[in-house]
Amino acid sequence: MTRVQKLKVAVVYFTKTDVTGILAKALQAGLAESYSIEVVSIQIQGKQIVEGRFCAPEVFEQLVDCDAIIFGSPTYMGGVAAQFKAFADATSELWCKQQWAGKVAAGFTCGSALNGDQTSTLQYLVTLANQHGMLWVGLDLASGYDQRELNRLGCQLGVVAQSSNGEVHPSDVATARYLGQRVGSLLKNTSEKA
Ligand SMILES: Cc1cc2nc3c(=O)[nH]c(=O)nc-3n(C[C@H](O)[C@H](O)[C@H](O)COP(=O)(O)O)c2cc1C
Repeated sequence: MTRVQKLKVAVVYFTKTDVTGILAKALQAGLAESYSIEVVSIQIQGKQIVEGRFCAPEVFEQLVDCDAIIFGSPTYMGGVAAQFKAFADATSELWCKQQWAGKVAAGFTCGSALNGDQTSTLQYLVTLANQHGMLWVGLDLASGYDQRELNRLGCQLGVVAQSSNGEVHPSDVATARYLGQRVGSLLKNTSEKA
Protein backbone atom coordinates (compact mmCIF):
# COMPACT_ATOMS: atom_id res chain seq x y z
CA MET A 1 0.00 0.00 0.00
CA THR A 2 1.37 3.43 -0.92
CA ARG A 3 1.70 5.77 2.06
CA VAL A 4 0.97 9.36 1.06
CA GLN A 5 3.42 11.76 2.71
CA LYS A 6 1.79 14.63 4.55
CA LEU A 7 2.52 18.24 3.67
CA LYS A 8 4.38 19.99 6.48
CA VAL A 9 3.61 23.49 7.69
CA ALA A 10 5.60 25.22 10.43
CA VAL A 11 4.23 27.99 12.61
CA VAL A 12 7.22 29.89 14.00
CA TYR A 13 6.47 32.54 16.57
CA PHE A 14 7.61 34.46 19.60
CA THR A 15 5.25 35.31 22.44
CA LYS A 16 5.81 36.77 25.87
CA THR A 17 2.34 37.10 27.36
CA ASP A 18 0.68 34.49 25.09
CA VAL A 19 -1.56 36.60 22.85
CA THR A 20 0.56 35.60 19.82
CA GLY A 21 0.55 32.09 21.28
CA ILE A 22 -3.27 32.00 21.22
CA LEU A 23 -3.23 33.13 17.57
CA ALA A 24 -0.60 30.48 16.76
CA LYS A 25 -2.81 27.75 18.26
CA ALA A 26 -5.83 28.97 16.27
CA LEU A 27 -3.78 28.95 13.07
CA GLN A 28 -2.55 25.45 13.83
CA ALA A 29 -6.14 24.29 14.40
CA GLY A 30 -7.12 25.73 11.00
CA LEU A 31 -4.18 23.99 9.31
CA ALA A 32 -4.99 20.69 11.02
CA GLU A 33 -8.45 20.72 9.42
CA SER A 34 -6.72 19.52 6.24
CA TYR A 35 -6.05 15.83 6.97
CA SER A 36 -3.05 15.97 4.64
CA ILE A 37 -1.21 18.61 6.70
CA GLU A 38 1.29 17.95 9.49
CA VAL A 39 1.74 20.99 11.71
CA VAL A 40 5.12 21.83 13.25
CA SER A 41 4.89 24.35 16.08
CA ILE A 42 8.07 26.28 16.90
CA GLN A 43 8.04 28.83 19.70
CA ILE A 44 11.14 31.02 19.74
CA GLN A 45 12.61 31.04 23.26
CA GLY A 46 14.69 33.86 24.71
CA LYS A 47 17.28 31.33 25.90
CA GLN A 48 17.95 30.34 22.25
CA ILE A 49 19.43 33.81 21.78
CA VAL A 50 23.03 34.02 22.92
CA GLU A 51 24.80 37.40 22.76
CA GLY A 52 22.07 38.61 20.39
CA ARG A 53 22.34 35.64 18.06
CA PHE A 54 19.66 32.99 17.59
CA CYS A 55 21.45 29.67 18.03
CA ALA A 56 19.23 26.66 17.35
CA PRO A 57 20.37 24.81 14.21
CA GLU A 58 17.77 22.08 14.81
CA VAL A 59 15.03 24.65 14.15
CA PHE A 60 16.43 25.37 10.69
CA GLU A 61 16.74 21.65 9.94
CA GLN A 62 13.01 21.31 10.66
CA LEU A 63 12.08 24.37 8.62
CA VAL A 64 13.97 23.37 5.47
CA ASP A 65 11.81 20.26 5.44
CA CYS A 66 8.50 22.21 5.48
CA ASP A 67 6.27 23.16 2.55
CA ALA A 68 5.10 26.37 4.22
CA ILE A 69 6.23 28.57 7.10
CA ILE A 70 3.90 30.94 8.95
CA PHE A 71 5.64 33.65 10.96
CA GLY A 72 4.24 35.30 14.10
CA SER A 73 5.44 38.00 16.47
CA PRO A 74 3.86 40.58 18.73
CA THR A 75 4.30 44.12 17.48
CA TYR A 76 6.99 45.83 19.53
CA MET A 77 7.67 49.48 18.73
CA GLY A 78 6.06 49.14 15.30
CA GLY A 79 7.97 46.03 14.24
CA VAL A 80 8.73 42.45 15.19
CA ALA A 81 9.98 41.70 18.70
CA ALA A 82 13.77 41.56 19.08
CA GLN A 83 13.56 37.83 19.78
CA PHE A 84 11.84 37.24 16.44
CA LYS A 85 14.33 39.53 14.68
CA ALA A 86 17.21 37.50 16.10
CA PHE A 87 15.61 34.42 14.55
CA ALA A 88 15.05 36.25 11.24
CA ASP A 89 18.67 37.45 11.15
CA ALA A 90 19.90 33.90 11.68
CA THR A 91 17.99 32.80 8.55
CA SER A 92 20.56 34.73 6.48
CA GLU A 93 22.59 31.52 6.39
CA LEU A 94 19.74 29.86 4.46
CA TRP A 95 19.15 32.96 2.34
CA CYS A 96 22.51 32.61 0.51
CA LYS A 97 21.35 29.38 -1.09
CA GLN A 98 17.66 30.42 -1.22
CA GLN A 99 16.83 27.27 0.69
CA TRP A 100 13.26 28.42 1.40
CA ALA A 101 12.50 29.53 -2.18
CA GLY A 102 9.09 28.38 -3.40
CA LYS A 103 7.73 27.66 0.09
CA VAL A 104 4.44 29.28 1.00
CA ALA A 105 4.57 32.01 3.70
CA ALA A 106 2.04 33.91 5.81
CA GLY A 107 2.09 35.92 9.00
CA PHE A 108 0.32 37.14 12.11
CA THR A 109 0.82 39.74 14.80
CA CYS A 110 -0.89 41.50 17.69
CA GLY A 111 -0.62 44.76 19.56
CA SER A 112 -2.22 46.43 22.53
CA ALA A 113 -3.58 49.31 20.43
CA LEU A 114 -6.32 49.07 17.81
CA ASN A 115 -3.93 50.69 15.38
CA GLY A 116 -0.57 50.11 17.00
CA ASP A 117 1.31 49.86 13.69
CA GLN A 118 0.77 46.09 13.49
CA THR A 119 0.75 46.46 9.69
CA SER A 120 4.42 47.47 9.80
CA THR A 121 5.19 44.17 11.47
CA LEU A 122 3.40 42.23 8.74
CA GLN A 123 5.14 44.30 6.07
CA TYR A 124 8.46 43.27 7.55
CA LEU A 125 7.37 39.62 7.50
CA VAL A 126 6.40 40.00 3.81
CA THR A 127 9.89 41.39 3.11
CA LEU A 128 11.53 38.55 5.04
CA ALA A 129 9.52 35.97 3.07
CA ASN A 130 10.40 37.61 -0.23
CA GLN A 131 14.08 37.78 0.64
CA HIS A 132 13.82 34.02 0.89
CA GLY A 133 11.95 33.72 -2.42
CA MET A 134 8.83 32.51 -0.61
CA LEU A 135 5.24 32.96 -1.85
CA TRP A 136 3.18 35.15 0.51
CA VAL A 137 -0.46 34.34 1.24
CA GLY A 138 -2.66 37.07 2.72
CA LEU A 139 -6.36 37.17 3.55
CA ASP A 140 -9.24 37.18 1.08
CA LEU A 141 -11.52 38.78 3.68
CA ALA A 142 -13.22 42.12 3.04
CA SER A 143 -13.54 43.68 6.47
CA GLY A 144 -17.09 44.79 7.24
CA TYR A 145 -18.50 42.69 4.41
CA ASP A 146 -17.77 39.28 5.86
CA GLN A 147 -20.84 37.66 7.38
CA ARG A 148 -18.65 35.67 9.78
CA GLU A 149 -17.19 39.02 10.96
CA LEU A 150 -13.65 37.88 10.29
CA ASN A 151 -10.79 40.37 9.83
CA ARG A 152 -12.49 42.98 12.04
CA LEU A 153 -9.35 45.18 11.96
CA GLY A 154 -9.24 45.26 8.18
CA CYS A 155 -5.70 44.13 7.37
CA GLN A 156 -5.33 41.79 4.39
CA LEU A 157 -1.58 41.20 4.60
CA GLY A 158 -2.17 38.69 7.36
CA VAL A 159 -3.73 38.38 10.80
CA VAL A 160 -3.74 41.49 12.98
CA ALA A 161 -5.05 41.14 16.51
CA GLN A 162 -5.44 43.57 19.36
CA SER A 163 -5.49 42.87 23.06
CA SER A 164 -4.96 45.16 26.00
CA ASN A 165 -5.65 42.57 28.72
CA GLY A 166 -4.34 39.25 27.42
CA GLU A 167 -7.74 38.18 26.11
CA VAL A 168 -8.02 37.86 22.36
CA HIS A 169 -11.14 39.02 20.50
CA PRO A 170 -13.07 36.04 19.05
CA SER A 171 -12.91 37.61 15.57
CA ASP A 172 -9.10 37.77 15.74
CA VAL A 173 -8.89 34.14 16.86
CA ALA A 174 -11.31 33.09 14.10
CA THR A 175 -9.32 35.09 11.53
CA ALA A 176 -6.14 33.27 12.57
CA ARG A 177 -7.94 29.95 12.22
CA TYR A 178 -9.17 31.02 8.79
CA LEU A 179 -5.64 31.87 7.61
CA GLY A 180 -4.56 28.37 8.71
CA GLN A 181 -7.44 26.87 6.72
CA ARG A 182 -6.54 28.99 3.72
CA VAL A 183 -2.88 28.00 3.68
CA GLY A 184 -3.86 24.36 4.27
CA SER A 185 -6.33 24.20 1.38
CA LEU A 186 -3.98 26.10 -0.94
CA LEU A 187 -1.20 23.60 -0.31
CA LYS A 188 -3.54 20.66 -0.65
CA ASN A 189 -4.99 21.92 -3.96
CA THR A 190 -1.54 22.69 -5.36
CA SER A 191 -0.17 19.29 -4.42
CA GLU A 192 -3.19 17.48 -5.89
CA LYS A 193 -2.72 19.29 -9.21
CA ALA A 194 1.02 18.56 -9.34
C1 LIG B 1 8.55 46.53 24.19
C2 LIG B 1 7.11 46.54 23.76
C3 LIG B 1 6.74 47.31 22.69
C4 LIG B 1 5.41 47.31 22.25
N1 LIG B 1 5.07 48.03 21.14
C5 LIG B 1 3.80 48.01 20.69
C6 LIG B 1 3.44 48.72 19.50
O1 LIG B 1 4.26 49.31 18.81
N2 LIG B 1 2.14 48.68 19.12
C7 LIG B 1 1.17 48.01 19.84
O2 LIG B 1 0.00 48.03 19.46
N3 LIG B 1 1.49 47.31 20.96
C8 LIG B 1 2.79 47.28 21.38
N4 LIG B 1 3.13 46.55 22.49
C9 LIG B 1 2.13 45.69 23.12
C10 LIG B 1 2.22 44.22 22.65
O3 LIG B 1 2.28 44.13 21.24
C11 LIG B 1 1.02 43.43 23.14
O4 LIG B 1 1.01 43.44 24.55
C12 LIG B 1 1.00 42.01 22.62
O5 LIG B 1 -0.26 41.45 22.87
C13 LIG B 1 2.06 41.14 23.26
O6 LIG B 1 2.06 39.90 22.60
P1 LIG B 1 2.33 38.53 23.37
O7 LIG B 1 1.19 38.37 24.38
O8 LIG B 1 2.26 37.48 22.31
O9 LIG B 1 3.66 38.61 24.03
C14 LIG B 1 4.45 46.55 22.95
C15 LIG B 1 4.83 45.78 24.07
C16 LIG B 1 6.15 45.78 24.46
C17 LIG B 1 6.54 44.92 25.64
